[in-house]
Order: sequence, then C-alpha cells, then structure tokens
Amino acid sequence: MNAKIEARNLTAVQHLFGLEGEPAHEKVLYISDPITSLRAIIAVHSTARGPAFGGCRMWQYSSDEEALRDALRLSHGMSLKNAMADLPYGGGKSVIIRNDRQLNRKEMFQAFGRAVQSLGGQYITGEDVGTTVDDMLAIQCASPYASGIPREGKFGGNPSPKTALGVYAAIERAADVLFGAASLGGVTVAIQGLGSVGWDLCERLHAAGCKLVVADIDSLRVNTAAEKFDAKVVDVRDIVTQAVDVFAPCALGAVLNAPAIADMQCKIVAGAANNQLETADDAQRLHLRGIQYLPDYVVNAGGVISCVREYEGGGDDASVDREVIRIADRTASLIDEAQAQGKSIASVAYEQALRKISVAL
Ligand SMILES: NC(=O)c1ccc[n+]([C@@H]2O[C@H](COP(=O)([O-])OP(=O)(O)OC[C@H]3O[C@@H](n4cnc5c(N)ncnc54)[C@H](O)[C@@H]3O)[C@@H](O)[C@H]2O)c1
Repeated sequence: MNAKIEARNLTAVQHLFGLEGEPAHEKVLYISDPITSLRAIIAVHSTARGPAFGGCRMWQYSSDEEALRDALRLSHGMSLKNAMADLPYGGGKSVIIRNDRQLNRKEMFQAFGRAVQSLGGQYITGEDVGTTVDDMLAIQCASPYASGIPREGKFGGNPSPKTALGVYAAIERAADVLFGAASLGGVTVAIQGLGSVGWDLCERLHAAGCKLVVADIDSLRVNTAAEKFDAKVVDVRDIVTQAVDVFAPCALGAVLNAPAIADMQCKIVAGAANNQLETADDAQRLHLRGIQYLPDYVVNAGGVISCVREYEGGGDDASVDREVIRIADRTASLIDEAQAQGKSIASVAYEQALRKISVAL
C-alpha cells in the first residue's frame, strides 16, 4: 500500500470510532443517498436515560471531519441538556451536509427520515439551525421519530419561542440573584444573532425594559431591530466584547474562546447557541475573569422540553411554559451551589449532569 492510501485509511479508521478530544459515542450512523444527494450523520451519544432526543442541523461544512465533530459535540450537549431538564431521554443529534446537488429538499428529508427509522426509535429528531417544520413533516412521512411538528388542536411546531422563553427566564433570575436587579428595566444585553431564538429573545427583553445591543450578519435584521427595539447595532466582530450586563450568544458555537474571553466586559453570559465554549477550559477562563457563564445546555432547554412534550402527545402550551420557566429555578440553584463551593457554575452544572446520566445507567 502506498503511503498516501495508508494515511487516508488511517484517518478513516480513526474517525470510525470518534475524533480525538470528542466524547465517545454509543452509535454513529453515516448516511449517503445518491438519488437525493443526502449526506448526513446521526450521532447517538447516550441512551442511558432513554432514547436519544436532539435536532437535525443542515449546514455547509468545510469538510466531513468538521461535520462529524459538530454532530459529536452537539449530541454530547443533548445528553447534558436532557439530563439537566430532567427529561427521560438521552442525547443525540444529526447533521445534514448541505451541497448544491440537493435539488429536491422534500425527497432528501424523506430519505433522511428512512435513516432515522432504521434506528428503530433510538434517535428522535427535530429542528435545529437550517431545518424547518416542513422538513420535519417530510421526515414524518418515513418515520414517527420526529418532533417540532404542529399537532392538531395542540401546541408544537417550531420550538424557538420556547427556547427564547427559557433563556429569558434564566437571564431574569440570574440578574436578580447576581446583582439584585428586581426587574430587567435598564439592564443592558448584547445579543449575537437575530434568528428564530435571538429575535424572540429581543422582543421579550425589550418589553421588559432592557437596553439592547445587537449584531447579525444579516443587515436587514439588525436594521429592523434598531427600529423596533431601539437597539444599538454593532459590527459582528465587536458584539462579544461589549460592555454590557449580559451577553447572549444566539448564533453559532465556539464564540467563547481564549482571545475573546480576554477582552470580554459583560457580567453574565446566557444565550441559546449550543456549544458556546470552544474548549472545556474556556469555562474556567470565564470564571477566573469573574464572568458568570450560565451553561448553554441549562438555559436553552426550552425548545427540547417543548418538542418532547409535543412528541409524547401530552401537556399543553401553558404546562410547557411552566416547565420551561423552571429553568430559572435551576439557574438560581446552580449559582447558589457554585458560590457555596467556590466553583464555576459550569463545573457544578457539568458534575450534576454527569450524575444524572450515570445514575440512569
Ligand atoms: N431554535 C431552537 O429552538 C434552539 C434550541 C436550542 C439551541 N438553539 C441554538 O441557538 C442558536 C440559534 O438558533 P436559531 O434557531 O435562532 O438559528 P437561526 O438560524 O434562526 O438564527 C441564527 C442567526 O444567527 C445569525 N448569524 C450567523 N452567524 C453570525 C455571526 N457570526 N454573527 C452574528 N450573527 C450571526 C444568522 O444570520 C441568523 O440570523 C443555534 O446555535 C442553535 O443550535 C436553538
């Protein structure tokens, strides 16, 4: 075997059982459907607490390795999220690698649905960045293991408003516990990303009297936010380092990294984006800078809570809201515990999540 082929095979074999530095998974399924040009990965991190529940992201990745890494990190995060929300589900996530040949979106999602079905209920999907309610309906043609779908006469559908509600509840409580803000009136919040969740969060914070600073790569969204919420618009490169009370990342992951943390000026980080920390060490970096980081998987669980209740067919809008708002109590108790133990909120939350997963084993 020549050296080039050998090197390529070695990489393939290494990837077969995960990537260095990423958590070990129970199962990883690679899907390729030549007819619809579907290329996807379903990662099941853990089914210790129940079937793996987590959305499907569609994204243009720069390499297959980047897609695999995203799937593995996101599905691990879902194990932590579902455990902290006390949901009887494990963690999983899927990614569809976007390409220009995917001309029939509905058929492609049906093909993806067949892959979900092949796991026999070990993985239940839903929306994430780049996927919609229509995509979930297409998956449902091939498999019942899909959520984020409006159920007749009931709640359901796009989970983003519930995610925003949970993030809002966490910010409100954290501001109260950490700096005695009896209300959010006058509290300054920088929001990165004005998509489904970020926009809804802006609406809630604006209604509560917050002063908003916003950034998005989409200029129409930021200009509308400036008009509607009297928000200050800043460049996307500057949003992380604004001198505000709260920074709310609501775009993509890895925004909390060593260079950014060195320049950050907020007191609290609480946002919807998954995997905000670039590395686990970044939680400690934030702690040492005195910035209170509320783990993403704790505060952004509103969407999965909504999807789970809708998927199970029980509950209603009001009961889901009550369950989502409990994220505020969870936030307060994590802050108390972290202060009592002299640890970061992130390390206390991580220990709790691991305990909840391991007792289920
Ligand atoms: N939708 C949910 O219910 C939910 C639940 C849990 C976690 N999340 C996470 O929250 C984040 C946002 O989700 P969403 O559904 O609102 O996604 P979305 O795609 O609707 O919105 C993302 C927004 O971020 C903007 N953006 C992209 N790159 C940016 C950059 N560099 N700087 C500033 N803005 C940028 C996009 O233009 C878009 O407006 C994602 O990380 C997602 O995984 C979402």
